[in-house]
Amino acid sequence: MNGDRRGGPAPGGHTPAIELRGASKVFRTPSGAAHTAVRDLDLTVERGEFVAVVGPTGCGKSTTLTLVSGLEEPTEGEVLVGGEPVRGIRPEVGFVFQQDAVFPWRTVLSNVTAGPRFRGVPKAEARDRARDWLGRVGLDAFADRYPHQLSGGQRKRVALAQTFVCDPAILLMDEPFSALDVQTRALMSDELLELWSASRADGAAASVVFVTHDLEEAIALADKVVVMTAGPATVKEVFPVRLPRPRKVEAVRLEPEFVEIYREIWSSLGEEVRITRERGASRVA
Ligand SMILES: Nc1ncnc2c1ncn2[C@@H]1O[C@H](COP(=O)(O)OP(=O)(O)OP(=O)(O)O)[C@@H](O)[C@H]1O
Repeated sequence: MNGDRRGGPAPGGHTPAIELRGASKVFRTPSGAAHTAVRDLDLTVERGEFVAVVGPTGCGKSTTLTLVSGLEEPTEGEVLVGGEPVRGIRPEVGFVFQQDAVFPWRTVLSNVTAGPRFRGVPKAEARDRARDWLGRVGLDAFADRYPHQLSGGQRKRVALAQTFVCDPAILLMDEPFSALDVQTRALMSDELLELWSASRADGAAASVVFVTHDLEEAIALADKVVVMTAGPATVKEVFPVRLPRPRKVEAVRLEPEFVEIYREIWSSLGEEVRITRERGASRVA
């Protein structure tokens, strides 16, 4: 645990994009009891790194993201973004969730323009940037449509354009593709990797934390896969994924190295899934 260090660079001198040091989060339940969702969690995300987080259902993955986002404060420990303690929501952090955060009464273009406008970008420039990102996600022809006139995959592309147009240094993704069918999901994963690899205005890649239940998706996308324990969440093991980039998710799944790493991570994750299931069964019994 690193609870005695306060802010500042990590050992080795450089400043990671995100750091959680001994972070814990205790919620008060409606009955007044204390519920520990995250316990003594240490996690580092380097600049431009793509980190996938997997763990059994309800273990505390989303809570970990809310700590990084500034939506919640840790009960103990530290959460640092760019070496600074997180205090509230920051403009350089972007989110993509399972539910799309689109305004149903606005056109696609207007939805993508909204973020830069809220951040004070002049109207014409905001529209230019929005059009550029709509082009990059393949939706030029859909700029004047309303969200209900789009498919699930197209709405997800709008969500990606909405997020990337704000030039996020940090991207937090909570099961963003889980509501999509399998084929669309694979396509979106490929598109995400392409967009992410040069997502910043200066051509760099954003630092990503991607929460998923799907271990194959995690391995196909990430530079490292973090396995969480059964709740309360803490980091059980971190597995580097050294598959070469650029990757195409459907092709990379067939690589012998992929199968090997899948087996290795599943032997760690599967045990936590089993513990969670057994707890659930004993509660029902
Ligand atoms: N605001 C809150 N108040 C009380 N308990 C909460 C709150 N938010 C989350 N929890 C509890 O904390 C635990 C962790 O929840 P969290 O949503 O982080 O898990 P998760 O791993 O993302 O779950 P899933 O995989 O099912 O999406 C759960 O038991 C949940 O009920």
